[in-house]
Amino acid sequence: MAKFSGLSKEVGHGQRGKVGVLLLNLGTPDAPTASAVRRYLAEFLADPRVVEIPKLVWMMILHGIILRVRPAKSAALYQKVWTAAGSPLMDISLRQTAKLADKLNADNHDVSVHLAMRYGSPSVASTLQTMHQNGIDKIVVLPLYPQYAAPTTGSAFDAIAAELSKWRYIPSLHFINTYHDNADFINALASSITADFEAHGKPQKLVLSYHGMPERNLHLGDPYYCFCMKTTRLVTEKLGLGKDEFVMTFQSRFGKAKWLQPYTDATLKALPQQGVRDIAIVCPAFSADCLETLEEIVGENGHLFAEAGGEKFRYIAALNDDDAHITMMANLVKPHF
Ligand SMILES: C=CC1=C(C)c2cc3[nH]c(cc4nc(cc5[nH]c(cc1n2)c(C)c5CCC(=O)O)C(CCC(=O)O)=C4C)c(C)c3C=C
Ligand SMILES: [Fe+2]
Ligand SMILES: [Fe+2]
Repeated sequence: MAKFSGLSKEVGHGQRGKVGVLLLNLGTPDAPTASAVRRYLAEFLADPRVVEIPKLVWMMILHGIILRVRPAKSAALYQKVWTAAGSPLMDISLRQTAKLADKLNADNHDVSVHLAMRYGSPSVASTLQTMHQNGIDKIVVLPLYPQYAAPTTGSAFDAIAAELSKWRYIPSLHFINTYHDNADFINALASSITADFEAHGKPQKLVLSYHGMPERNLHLGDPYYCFCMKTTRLVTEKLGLGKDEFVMTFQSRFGKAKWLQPYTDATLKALPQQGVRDIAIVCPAFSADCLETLEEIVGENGHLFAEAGGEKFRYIAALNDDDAHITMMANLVKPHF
């Protein structure tokens, strides 16, 4: 494609180009079917940032076992959360994109906001190409992962770099790598928890469940665990919770290796035996509700807690397209225009 032929016309040498915000999230299958989930998982799980074991061994396991078994199982779970608007992650991400554009334009910023998904569509490459075709010469990238992790944020950067490595003219670029301790983020999270407590009463314990990661990644220097700890500390301090009023856990374990602990499912099974039968659970690593929150937490873990003797279980929704979340995004990107 004639990607660079119109550069001087679109951007103008010596002339200031347009600003574009690029929101990035993980991505989701196109449909809740085994074949669509297989396509999605094949791309996701082949990413060396996600599974860090020798490539040849992993490709044999991935194609020989996992992609034969998991797609049908995962598709059945996706069917439980799929709505008329499609996958919740996609639906919410599109609403976040539109609302952020409205917010920035209402604040008199002449910027466009674009959405890319790391796996599936809209791809990072196609979105960057569209931004280029629209004359955007300055890009502010906001990966919607509050806590930096190499498998998520690092991989988002790789995808951007892979596309830009094919371009002759590299636009001005700002990459926001983490916002786990950003004041707007902490306040938005604390407000959503307070609203739940006010509506339904303060639970015996607040469970803060983060997406897991192999423990090995922590020892190799990934800051994700420490960033989750900091989010937890800041939010619980803001809420004035004592040490025995909350617990931080990790969910969504994949494979047989040891992942970050304590595990969410084991914790929820154990809590009723410790006399804790009334909990609220929040997932601060997810900027949008998705399979991992709506099915794994509300469905599977809610069930485990009830089976173990739990009586009250409330899930506090992700920040999604809440005004406070959109304001947080605007405040994160604006200083880089
Ligand atoms: C295989 C290793 C995985 C690592 C490491 C990992 C890290 C990680 N993931 C998120 C956010 C999301 N993950 C989601 C789904 C999902 N995650 C994995 C595996 C790893 N994640 C798999 C195999 C899946 C697919 C679902 C399944 O088949 O079980 C999602 C939801 C996607 C959706 O369509 O709704 C999100 C979001 C974070 C923040 C993270 C950080 C370390
Ligand atoms: Fe994941
Ligand atoms: Fe899961």
